[in-house]
Amino acid sequence: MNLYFCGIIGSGKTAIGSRLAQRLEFEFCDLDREMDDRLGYSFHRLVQEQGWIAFRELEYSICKYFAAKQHAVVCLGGGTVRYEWNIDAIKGTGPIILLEASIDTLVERVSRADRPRVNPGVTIREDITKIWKNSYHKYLQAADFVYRTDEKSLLEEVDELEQIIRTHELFQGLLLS
Ligand SMILES: Nc1ncnc2c1ncn2[C@@H]1O[C@H](COP(=O)(O)OP(=O)(O)O)[C@@H](O)[C@H]1O
Ligand SMILES: O=C(O)C1=C[C@@H](OP(=O)(O)O)[C@@H](O)[C@H](O)C1
Ligand SMILES: [Mg+2]
Repeated sequence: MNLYFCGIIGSGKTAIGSRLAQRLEFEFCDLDREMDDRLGYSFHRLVQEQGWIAFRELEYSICKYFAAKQHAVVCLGGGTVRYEWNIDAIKGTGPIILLEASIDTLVERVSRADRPRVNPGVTIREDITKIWKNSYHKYLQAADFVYRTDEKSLLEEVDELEQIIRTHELFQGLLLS
C-alpha cells in the first residue's frame, strides 16, 4: 500500500511528502521528479515544446507505475487528480491526503519558483484562482483525508501528520501491510 498526497500547486506535497517518507521509512516518489528523470530534462521544457497533452500522457503512465509500488509515499502532480483516469489508476492502492492552503499562500509559494502556467497567458494568481474555482471539487472528491498547510510550520505539520497516520484508522492498513 502507498500513501498519496494531492493538492493544488504549492500546497506542500513535495516538502511534506519527502519528510514523511523518511519518518515512515517508505520510498519517496514524486511525479514531477519522476517525469524529469524519465525525460532527462525538466518537464517545463516538455510543456513548452509539446504542450500539456504530452505532459498528461506521461503523467498517466507514471501514475500506473506508482500504483504498482509498495510502501511508497507518492506526491502526485498538482493537477493529477483533476483527471479521472489518474484516480482510476491509483484507486485501491492507498489513501489519498489532500493538502490545502489559502490562495494567498499558494501564490506566495509558487511565485518563489518558476513553474509553468496551466492556463496560458495569465498571472500566477489568476492561474491558481481559476484552478481552485473550476476544480476544487475534484480535489476534494479524490481525497480520503484533508489537511491544511497554512496554519503551522512545516515541521509541526510533518509531526502532526505522522501522528495522524500512525493512529487514525484510515491509515492502519498502510503500516500493517
Ligand atoms: N507550513 C508549510 N507547509 C508546507 N510548505 C511550506 C510551509 N511553509 C513554507 N513552505 C514551503 O512552501 C513550498 C511548498 O512547495 P512544494 O512542497 O513544492 O509544494 P507542491 O509539491 O505541492 O507543489 C516549499 O518550498 C516549502 O518549504
Ligand atoms: O496543476 C497542474 O496541472 C500542475 C501543477 C504542478 O504542480 P506541482 O508542482 O505541485 O506538482 C505540476 O505538476 C505541473 O506543472 C502541472
Ligand atoms: Mg511538488
